Amino acid sequence: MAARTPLMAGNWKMNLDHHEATHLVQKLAWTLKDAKHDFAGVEVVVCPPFTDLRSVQTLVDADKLEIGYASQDISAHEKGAYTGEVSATMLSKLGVSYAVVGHSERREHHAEDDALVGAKTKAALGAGIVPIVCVGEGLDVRQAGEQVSYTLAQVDGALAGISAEDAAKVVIAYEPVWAIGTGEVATPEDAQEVCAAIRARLAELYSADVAGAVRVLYGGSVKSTNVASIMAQTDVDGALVGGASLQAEEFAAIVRFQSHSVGL
Ligand SMILES: O=C(CO)COP(=O)(O)O
Repeated sequence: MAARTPLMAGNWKMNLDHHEATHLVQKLAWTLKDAKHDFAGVEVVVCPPFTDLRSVQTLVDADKLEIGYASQDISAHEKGAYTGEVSATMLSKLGVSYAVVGHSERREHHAEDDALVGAKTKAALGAGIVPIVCVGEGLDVRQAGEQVSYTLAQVDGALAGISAEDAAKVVIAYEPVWAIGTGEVATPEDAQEVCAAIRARLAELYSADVAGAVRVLYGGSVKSTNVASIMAQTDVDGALVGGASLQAEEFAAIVRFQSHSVGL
């Protein structure tokens, strides 16, 4: 089975206007260009706010940058009277290749449940956009030792009714809520435990081939100083990075994780 391509995605959240976005993408491209051999085979994606996507697209197209871009959300609806929503077709027309779906901040502040996350996952796949489905437990669940069953229930919800062919395209990001923006990173063993359980669930729900194809990312306080030890885990195929993705040099250092020695 072909090795999974590592994916490093920077989730900017609600930061950076389109001028700042342009600046960051240019700086990131410039920084990465200098060190291309250091991240050969790593896929780099940024997830700007909706208002920045067109500017990022223009830059990427004009300079043929090897940086993909994702939306941070996607509508579950195709089109019509859904004020404020942005459809999968609109995003696909903009060259968006990934969409973050079911981020814990949307689950918490916008009451997104598993059914809605599943509908958004389907909408993305229907338009040829790869959903990055976010799952992960809060502190109370972790303290109760129920992180695996809790997270797997979210995986089941997001993938309900999705064919094996489509499931093989999905990216799943394990983001324990207690590690997001707190500086408290999961240990590599914690990340591996849940990422391995997610892969095992994919094998149960679908097949070993689907489980082997899906990339499972870790997210939560990833930095250049901790990325190598997390990436060294068998079932971690990349990172979904928040705060550290807002600094071009720091994000570029994360992308070049293979050049850091493990255990920093
Ligand atoms: O939520 C995250 C990425 O989606 C993680 O955020 P931080 O890297 O800032 O902890």
